[in-house]
Amino acid sequence: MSNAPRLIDPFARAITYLRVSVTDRCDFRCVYCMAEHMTFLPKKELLTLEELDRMCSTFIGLGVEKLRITGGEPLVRRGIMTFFDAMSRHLDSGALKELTVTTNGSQLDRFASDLYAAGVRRINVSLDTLDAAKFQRVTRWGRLEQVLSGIDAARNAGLRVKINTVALKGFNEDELFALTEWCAREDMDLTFIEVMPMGDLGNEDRVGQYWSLDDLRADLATRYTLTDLAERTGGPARYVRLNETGQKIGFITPLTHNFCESCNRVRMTCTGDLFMCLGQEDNASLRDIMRAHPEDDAPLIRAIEAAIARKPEGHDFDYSRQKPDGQVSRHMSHTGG
Ligand SMILES: Nc1nc2c(ncn2[C@@H]2O[C@H](COP(=O)(O)OP(=O)(O)OP(=O)(O)O)[C@@H](O)[C@H]2O)c(=O)[nH]1
Ligand SMILES: C[S@@+](CC[C@H](N)C(=O)[O-])C[C@H]1O[C@@H](n2cnc3c(N)ncnc32)[C@H](O)[C@@H]1O
Ligand code: SF4
Ligand code: SF4
Repeated sequence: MSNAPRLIDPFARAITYLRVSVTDRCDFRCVYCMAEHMTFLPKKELLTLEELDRMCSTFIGLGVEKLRITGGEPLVRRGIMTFFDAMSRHLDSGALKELTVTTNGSQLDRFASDLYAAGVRRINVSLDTLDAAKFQRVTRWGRLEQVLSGIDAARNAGLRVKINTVALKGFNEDELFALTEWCAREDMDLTFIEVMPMGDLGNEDRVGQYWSLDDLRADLATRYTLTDLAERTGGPARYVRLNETGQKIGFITPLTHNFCESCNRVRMTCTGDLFMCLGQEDNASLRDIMRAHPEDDAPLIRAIEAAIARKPEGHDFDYSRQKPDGQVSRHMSHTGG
């Protein structure tokens, strides 16, 4: 049984998609996402697994149909499979249509079968290069081999894998066709993401590393015939089919083609802060309200509804100046992308 959406924002958009960051920690330090030396939150600040369950279940009761678990790296949170198992009851009841995860892939060898058993069917794995040395450079602490092995484990467990690649000028421009051909061969969807100006990363050159997906698309069109597809997955990606290989390529273009008019999502951090927009700072703290009313969800529901009533129309990212305006000071790992 599915719930009618009860969360409607001021622009008449129904909020049916919740992205939950279950930890701010990560075993990688991707250069566009984190500084090398990060200070992470003390454990007592985090929602417990039971609190995450209560929070997500409340959103599902309010019409959320899609739950994406992210982080930091979601699969490094201790005991996280207990939470996935708990969420599977909402899949069984039909209230939740999709339970999914965005991961760097490092822990999939260990967890792929458990994810499948909990009802996860599609996962997104972030991978920016197929070159081991470059992989280490961009993730600082990651090993390509471990991620490729994790992807194999996921596919063997029956999970459909989509690869997410952040388009980085001067870094993976030369691998456009290698990545595309690898995904075609392995029958995996591929989505490119424009790098967004989030978090203070010291000397990272935001403007210099920005590779517009309009340019990337033009490069793809030198080798393939592209057909625009109308389909949507409930996420922000727009898709094309490459006629020669039949594969689907997604583009997430918050900068060049804003997709905010059809936004259906909000994000919750591991401390229970609800961000109404990835590209804005406004948030509502739900944790303390929930903790103050252990037996009664009504105050939490009122707080969620009040937060949705202030959801903005869109973000203010802008690369057209040397220092991007709309720079959001929190790191991407805080809200999980
Ligand atoms: N600006 C903006 N970027 C987003 C939004 N949602 C996702 N992204 C970006 O897209 C990246 C990939 O998102 P994923 O977690 O893989 O999810 P997705 O591609 O939306 O996947 P589906 O839900 O399956 O379509 C995120 O890390 C963000 O960088 C959004 O609402 N606004
Ligand atoms: C923050 S990570 C969290 C989940 C997991 N650790 C992973 O890497 O998939 C989610 C996504 O955000 C993307 N991301 C991180 N920083 C970004 C930035 N500044 N601009 C665009 N995408 C970014 C990553 O590439 C990844 O696909
Ligand atoms: S993008 Fe994902 S894997 Fe990379 S540092 Fe951020 S949270 Fe970790
Ligand atoms: S930038 Fe904000 S309004 Fe636009 S799609 Fe993302 S979350 Fe929605």
